[in-house]
This record gives sequence, structure tokens and C-alpha cells, in this order.
Amino acid sequence: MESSTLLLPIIDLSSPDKISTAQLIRRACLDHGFFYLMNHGVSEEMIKKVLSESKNFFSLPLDEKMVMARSDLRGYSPLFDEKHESSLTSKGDSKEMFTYGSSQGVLGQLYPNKWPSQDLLPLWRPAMECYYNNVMDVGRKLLRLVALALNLEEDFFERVGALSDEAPVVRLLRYPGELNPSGEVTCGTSAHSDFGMITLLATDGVPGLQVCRNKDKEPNVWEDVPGIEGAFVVNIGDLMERWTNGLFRSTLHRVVSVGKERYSVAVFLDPDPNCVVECLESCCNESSPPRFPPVRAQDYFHERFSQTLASYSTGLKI
Ligand SMILES: O=C(O)CCC(=O)C(=O)O
Ligand SMILES: [Fe+2]
Repeated sequence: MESSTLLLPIIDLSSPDKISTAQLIRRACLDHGFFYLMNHGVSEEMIKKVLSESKNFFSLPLDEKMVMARSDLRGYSPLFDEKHESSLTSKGDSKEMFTYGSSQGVLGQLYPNKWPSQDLLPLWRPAMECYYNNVMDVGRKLLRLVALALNLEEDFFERVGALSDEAPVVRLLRYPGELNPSGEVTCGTSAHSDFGMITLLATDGVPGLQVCRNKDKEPNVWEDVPGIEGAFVVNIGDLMERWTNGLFRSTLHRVVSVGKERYSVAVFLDPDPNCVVECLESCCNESSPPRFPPVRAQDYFHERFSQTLASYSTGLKI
């Protein structure tokens, strides 16, 4: 079935008018849970560099990539390592991934990054570390606006330990892009909502990302979200939905194959593992009581990853 294109709102991070930007973000998060973010400060050149280094990595022979295979979250995930929809009969999502995070602090020690050797990919690590730091700057700015959008103090997410310098992770993705000969939709990433607070996505421009605005409507209606060069596609995750008592929507999305190889980079702005996520006072009242009990971020992630990743049990360290 042909899908239609969803025109998402565009947020300009360089606008000096913080209050109107926060209002636009609020509207976007209430309506879609998805928006484009432009003028965010990460150069197109930087994004292209990360995508091309990612391509270099995924072009390595499988046995060299398997040396970096993940045991927890960080490292290489071969095809079909993740499966979001347990109901799907297929063996798993048709994508390869590589996940890395900060090398600093407790998390950097507990979950060391698995960097490819310098002989193989000399420019890889500096490009990836630079990207991490650049996107963190965007995340810090964006979360201050999200706090304003929720009528909170600008530094709310910093104060509650949600905004951590070390907890966010970067996931490089490669979709091989084969089509299912039977004409069925082939999922590179099956339908899911993101687990954390906010995700910032960059792609190489190959289509495939789709969102479903109403997950309760059967059958699900999927709309295409095309990439805009230089802009991030930003979406709300489940922990933000819990914080806001469902006011901000963590929208179902997926990546379908269009018969072309596709590369993307997702940055998950996850809260500190010890941060307790509980309904914001401004988002509940007597007629709308909290819908979700408080949860420690790390407990929540472990629960979700153990449902979606093959052999995740080794990830329990804190
Ligand atoms: O590759 C994409 O465009 C989206 C990936 C995604 O939704 C995810 O990894 O959570
Ligand atoms: Fe996602």
C-alpha cells in the first residue's frame, strides 16, 4: 500500500526567541512526538564524516566486526540481533548496528567502548568522539527548551540528574536494503518507540523511516518521514512520555526497506542510570492521576533491552 508523507514541524534551534521556540516544541510533542531540528550547530560536514566512517566500518569483513561484538550494549550487533516486535515471525530486524558512548566516568569504565583498531580505521575514533560531544551540546540546549515547554525551570533536567554527560549512546546503523520477493514489507527496524528521553537522528537521505501516529488504530497507518539535509529528526522516548504522564508522545516508528542500502546515526539522550523518572507535578492532577509508577532509568532500560536484544543478560552491571 502506498504511504503518504507526514509533514513534521521544523524547529530552529538558533532562534533567539526561546519562549516561542519552546511553545513550538510543546505543540510538536503533543501532536506528533516527532519534529525536525535545524540550525542545531552540528555541521553537515561532521554528519557526512560520521556516516562515511560508519560505512567504512560496516564494509569490514564480518569476522573483523565480530571481534567488536557487543556483550552489553556497546559494540557491534550483527544482522537480526534486535527484534522489536515479538509477534513478528521473522528472525529479527534486518540491520547491523554499532553502539558507543562516552569513555568518561563510571559508565565509561563499566562499559568500555569497543573501538576498531587504528590500523584499520585511523580516523574513526576522533570522528565518533567529536560527534558525541557535538550532539551532546545540542542535547543540552534542546532539553532546556523542552523544560520550558513543560513550564518547568530551564535547568530542570540537569537538576534531577536526567541530563548526564555520560549516559547518552550513539548507534550507527546499516540497512542492507533487500526487498522481500513476496511483496511483504521488509523491516530494517520493526515497529517500536524509543526507550529514553529524546532521540536525535541523522540519515544519509535514503528513505525508509515511517511513523504511526495512532498505535491503537487497526490496521496501523504508516506515514513516511523523509530526511531533510542537515536537519536532525528528533523524537520523544518512553521515559519522557512517563515523565509527562503521556502528554508528550513517544510515537511508534519503524524503518522499511525501499530496496536500497541505508545508513543512519541515532543518538539516544538517555538519563543517568540512577535517575528516577516519575510523573511531573505539572502533568497530573486529581482528574488525571499518574499513569506510570516511578522507575529508575537503568531498571527500565534493562527490562526493555532484555525483551528486544538477543542475549542481553550480561548487561546487568549496576
Ligand atoms: O534508522 C533509523 O532511521 C531509525 C532507527 C531507530 O528508530 C532506532 O534505532 O531506534
Ligand atoms: Fe527508534
